[in-house]
Amino acid sequence: MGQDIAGIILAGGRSRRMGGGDKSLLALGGDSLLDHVASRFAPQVGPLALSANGDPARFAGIELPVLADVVEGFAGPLAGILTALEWAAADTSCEALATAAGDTPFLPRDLVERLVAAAGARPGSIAVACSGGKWHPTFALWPTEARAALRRFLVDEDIRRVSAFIERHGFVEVEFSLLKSGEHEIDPFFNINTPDDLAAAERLLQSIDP
Ligand SMILES: Nc1nc2c(ncn2[C@@H]2O[C@H](COP(=O)(O)OP(=O)(O)OP(=O)(O)O)[C@@H](O)[C@H]2O)c(=O)[nH]1
Repeated sequence: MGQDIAGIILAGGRSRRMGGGDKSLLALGGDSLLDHVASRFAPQVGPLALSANGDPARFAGIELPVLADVVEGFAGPLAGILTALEWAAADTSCEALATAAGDTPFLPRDLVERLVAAAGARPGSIAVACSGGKWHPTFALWPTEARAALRRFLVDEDIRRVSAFIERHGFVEVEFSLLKSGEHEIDPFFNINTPDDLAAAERLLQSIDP
């Protein structure tokens, strides 16, 4: 599925709320967070890479190409997205890139399929995932032709907000349902920012296979 769509897992942040380091390498249920994300996301795309700053050796156990941000200084997820769009255009034959954050272990298994369908109805636009009426701008489908405009936005204008670029470019929203777990509802875009979030994800993992 999605062989003509390139994919990137964003794992280049500083994880300050987690106390630093690489939160995507933290263990969840015996595997790394990144393993959880990759096992859901990899089957949905063709060429897949990991977006990460710093020494790629720490991801040596992960069999993915590691792309260092083309913009220095931890410019945020938009820097990873720009890097990945330039990689997709230069090194793959894909005309679109799907993005996923490496701290979101329960991401939808039909994420890319639904983003592609929505983008098809509005060619050239960015398809962005939502749940519960809230945007998840790091979960989106981006046309590679947006890369020049994104470079100008991030480098020349120095604007870092992902949602600001999506709004400027033009977008279509794709709403994803909350997952049921007994009496509870779980957001498939629940992401791990703090040690408490990680503990909550451990509990969710015991109770559901969302
Ligand atoms: N490539 C790249 N990815 C980033 C960067 N900053 C954040 N990300 C990724 O974007 C996603 C959302 O990041 P956040 O959780 O908001 O930021 P974070 O730096 O990881 O964590 P905090 O420092 O606690 O805010 C995560 O998957 C991060 O790894 C960056 O500068 N470059």
